[in-house]
Amino acid sequence: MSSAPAPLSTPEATPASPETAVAERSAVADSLVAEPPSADSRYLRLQGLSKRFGATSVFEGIEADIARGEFVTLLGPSGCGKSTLLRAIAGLTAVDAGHVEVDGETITHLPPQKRGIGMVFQHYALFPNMTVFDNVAFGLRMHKVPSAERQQRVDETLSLVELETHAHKHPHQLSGGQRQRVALARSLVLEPRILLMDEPLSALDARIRQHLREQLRNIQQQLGLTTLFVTHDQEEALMMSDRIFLMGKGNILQQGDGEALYTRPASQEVAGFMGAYNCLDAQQASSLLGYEADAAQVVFRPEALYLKSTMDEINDPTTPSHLGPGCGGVIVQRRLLGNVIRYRVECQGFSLHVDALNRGARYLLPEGANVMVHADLEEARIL
Ligand SMILES: Nc1ncnc2c1ncn2[C@@H]1O[C@H](COP(=O)(O)OP(=O)(O)OP(=O)(O)O)[C@@H](O)[C@H]1O
Repeated sequence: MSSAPAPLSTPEATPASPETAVAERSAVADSLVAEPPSADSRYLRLQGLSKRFGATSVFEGIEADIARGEFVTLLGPSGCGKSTLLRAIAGLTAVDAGHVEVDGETITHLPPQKRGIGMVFQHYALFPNMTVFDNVAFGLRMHKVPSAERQQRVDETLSLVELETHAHKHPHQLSGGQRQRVALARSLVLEPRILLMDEPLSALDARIRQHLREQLRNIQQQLGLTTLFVTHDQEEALMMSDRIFLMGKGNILQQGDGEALYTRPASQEVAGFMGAYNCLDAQQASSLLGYEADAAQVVFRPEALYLKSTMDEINDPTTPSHLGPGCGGVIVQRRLLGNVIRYRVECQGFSLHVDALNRGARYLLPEGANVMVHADLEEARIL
């Protein structure tokens, strides 16, 4: 586990300079330390998990605790080992070292069906020749649950995923989102201790995906179900999770809630994945900060930069008051991202992405315009 790096200096009672303001903000944020661990805060424990395929290490020494009822997302680029980690927890892939513990019990040696873990995959492998009801009831049958109880549990679970009126249908008569909810119901009906979900929404179109995100999160909260969810979609992770584990190649780069990961990335690697951070070296950043930071990197979110045109008006009515001195540049690209306009500004020796709210045509700046770029000093992050 990595945490956000220490600030440049310890803030005193009366910070004055922009430098101390930036450092102080980091320090306050970093001082929000975790509560002492309880059994519930360590409901699912990953201890030193390592996995290799032949000579290739997929992950090494993964350490993490997940609280009872928590929704944690494993976020990271393709191939970083998210699915393999999930499969290792489920017992579908053997680990080379380390342990998985659930509620104080080591389960590493148990086969998948004895772990009390449910898993939902991107591609819902439903039985095509069975009705929705029978698909959901299948696991209960295997566990020899008596018919009356089976009926009741399937009815309740179908109602939870809002499919009670579709119980008699076959999978081919359902939409993708409905099929994924059957797959979810099939896991939930077995009352797992932990639910693992591997990109369950990736195959769905954007509108259904959005709706299902909310529905999934509601169900998880309603059941208080400890859930580990895999995605490579940053927005999905930010919207759904109590905490996010950002994975790089083979390890967890940073753990924290969405706010922490998004606004306080612990490294350039995290900043590179979260949002569209501008990563500058200390010398490049000095014109924005007004001083040369004693740090390898200073990162700025595009929405924490503000454009001032040659007409000497800040081009955003919500501009904060803590702006740095600014550096001059030329707008070389303007992209409409819906409610946001993303500008690319070429400065001397580096370029910056600047996001401005799309408030209307009169606030737009044209490509080719000479501008000053100012940073909100409170939002600069020194790494
Ligand atoms: N059965 C296997 N045999 C050999 N290598 C494997 C196997 N399964 C996965 N890998 C490799 O392990 C690495 C991690 O794969 P994994 O599927 O866990 O990544 P991921 O983060 O889930 O990626 P994606 O987001 O694309 O699904 C990849 O380099 C992959 O090629």
